[in-house]
Amino acid sequence: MKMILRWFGEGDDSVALWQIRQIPGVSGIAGALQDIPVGEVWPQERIDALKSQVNQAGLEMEVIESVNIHDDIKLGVASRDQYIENYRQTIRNLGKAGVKVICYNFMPVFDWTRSDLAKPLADGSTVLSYEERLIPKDPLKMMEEIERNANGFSMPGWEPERLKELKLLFEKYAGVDAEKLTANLKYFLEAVIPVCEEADVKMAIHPDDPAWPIFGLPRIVNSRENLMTLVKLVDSPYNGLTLCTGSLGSNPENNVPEIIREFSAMGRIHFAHVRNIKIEGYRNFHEVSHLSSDGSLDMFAIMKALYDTGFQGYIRPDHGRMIWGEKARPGYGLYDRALGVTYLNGLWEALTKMSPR
Ligand SMILES: O=C(O)[C@@H](O)[C@@H](O)[C@H](O)[C@H](O)CO
Ligand SMILES: [Fe+2]
Repeated sequence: MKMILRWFGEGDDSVALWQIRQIPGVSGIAGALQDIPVGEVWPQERIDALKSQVNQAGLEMEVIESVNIHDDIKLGVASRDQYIENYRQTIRNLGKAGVKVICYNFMPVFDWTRSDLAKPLADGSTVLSYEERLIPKDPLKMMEEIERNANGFSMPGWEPERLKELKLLFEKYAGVDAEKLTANLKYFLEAVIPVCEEADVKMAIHPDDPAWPIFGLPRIVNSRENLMTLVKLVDSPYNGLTLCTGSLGSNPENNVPEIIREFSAMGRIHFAHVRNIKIEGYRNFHEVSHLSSDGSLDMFAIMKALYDTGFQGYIRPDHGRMIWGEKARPGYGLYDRALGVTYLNGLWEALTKMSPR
């Protein structure tokens, strides 16, 4: 297991590399070039410059989160071929820089969705929350609220240039159901996985967050069943998962430790996002500290499922609370994620010493 932290890049993150370096047991970051428009090739020199900056801080950059997928690929329209070609080139370029895993998602239009980016908890911290009844009926309105509450940071997956055309995008998705979306994912994977095998870069799809369809858009990565369909679309170890406990766990019907055991034993989990959430009711949850007793997920059972199945991939804590007066991108402050790292590393050490391999 390698413990890492997500880092958005100089000027786009309130957290600095030297600070990440001081969290015990963190070997690297999940990096990104946030400014490159979705669909374009990531230039080799930009990737190399980022890598050397990270390496100079004493950290590794073996994971990228995310190389986002252009909606034309998800829609399955003719222009997808050029975007797929670009993606293949980005994979090659990342491979040359020693990147081992690319995290991505296949959610139409939106990445994650929340009704509140700063819900106050009893301890005075704030967290991201999702309450279905508070989600505006109009997606544009939700987008504006997310932008307004993001403390001036761009939120990952909510690229303004793409979301400008929201209405048009929704119209285009009218004819795309779950079946079509799955076929479009297969088409994409069939084109990129051979390149991944050559470049030794693993694809790791992130589940839908939350784990159900929103705004009538299809979603296909949110249960044990459709994860199984997905890994079989192209049966290669390079076609794998980012196992996000908070995303899958938002639906209490998903038994997260069991899902981990199954897919980790198959060698298909390359990256794990480990965080806790508190489920308050039907389609109503908020984020919490990583501690098991603060939320609805059993973090010991989750780490044990990874440990018992010989997990060799990367782990990062996921969103943290905003604590100690920190001002940062919602979910991505330093303090609570650092606490999360330390807690997860503590569980891992206990597992290692209880049953050495
Ligand atoms: O919720 C988050 O902040 C992340 O887990 C996602 O944005 C994740 O990076 C993407 O879905 C992966 O493409
Ligand atoms: Fe995640």
